[in-house]
Amino acid sequence: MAPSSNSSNSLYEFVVRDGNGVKGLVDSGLSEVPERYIQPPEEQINKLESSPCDMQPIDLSKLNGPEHDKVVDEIVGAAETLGFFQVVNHVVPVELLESLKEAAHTFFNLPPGKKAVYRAGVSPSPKVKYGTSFVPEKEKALEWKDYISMVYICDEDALQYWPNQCKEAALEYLKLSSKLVKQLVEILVGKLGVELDDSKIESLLGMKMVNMNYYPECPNPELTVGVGRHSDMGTITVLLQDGIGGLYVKVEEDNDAENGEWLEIPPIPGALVINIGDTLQILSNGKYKSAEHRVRTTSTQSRVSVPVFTVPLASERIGPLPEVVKKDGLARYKEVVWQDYMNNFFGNAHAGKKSLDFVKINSAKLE
Ligand SMILES: O=C(O)CCC(=O)C(=O)O
Ligand SMILES: [Fe+2]
Repeated sequence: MAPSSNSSNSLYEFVVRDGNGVKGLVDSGLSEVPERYIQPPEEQINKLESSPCDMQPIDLSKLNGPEHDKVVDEIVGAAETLGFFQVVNHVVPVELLESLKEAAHTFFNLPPGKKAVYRAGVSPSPKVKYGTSFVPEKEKALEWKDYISMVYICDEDALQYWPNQCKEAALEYLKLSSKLVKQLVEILVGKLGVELDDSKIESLLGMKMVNMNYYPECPNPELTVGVGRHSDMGTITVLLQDGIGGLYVKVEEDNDAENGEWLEIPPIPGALVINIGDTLQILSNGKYKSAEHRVRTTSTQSRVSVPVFTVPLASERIGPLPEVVKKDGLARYKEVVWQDYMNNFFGNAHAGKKSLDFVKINSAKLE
């Protein structure tokens, strides 16, 4: 039953606690967004104030030919500037991308009770979690998004606990994306002039998680956000978006991180979106940019996206690589045990690139 009164408490209980999600709210019939979803004006997304990102997708098949160095430069250049780029001719078959989008719709179209069994605390596995918004208990305004997240332990675990509607596609995608991430990280770390042995790389890429995000159609997209401004905490995120659009990235300005322009990452059939996360910004001592991004909703159609997050092992100590600090003459971030960084990340609502403040040194001087 949808909340009968308009009280914020009953809405919260219906959407968050009982696991109906935003989808349940929309399905109960809704002509305008409830108060609890209205963002403060500075967080609302005005479509007219951004332009499409015109960066051409990077053709990864060319890494194996005479244009190898040029492609490496394109990857490094994008990581140093926007922190976002798209890739085509990658390892993930286009048919698998189509199956993933379908699987996401199939899962979120299940009756609420079938999804709610995966809520935190009742889910058959602590590695599988269905939820809504980001950290609802910390947010003044909730995000217009439901999600299921699946942390990879091993194939048997995935096939036993991940939802039937999406487990095969999600597992295959996670494995292929992991190859892509490793290849990109090796290129980016290599260009820092650092050689990391295989076990160090494996620890930096030690935890992998695939999410399916579902943004139901929204009666007032101009008042809400699908996902608020944030950066991802990991090394590199591989993201599949569908054809709806609405993913925006902020262009960092050297002296004014607060006021950069927003670019929309246009959907390109068959492409994957790649974005640099906080881990790589820290490791590179700020050379690679963890991209601030956010998602707008639309009034006409639901949107799905499927990110694969790759983050260091919880026990790993993460800080700027010593060779880079030596070259730069100073460390811009302090070293942190990755579990502490994650606790801070998931303990706060999305707030742009604030997550990096946790490790920043001399924050006044840096963006
Ligand atoms: O839906 C999208 O396009 C992006 C989602 C996102 O930024 C995230 O899940 O971290
Ligand atoms: Fe993100």
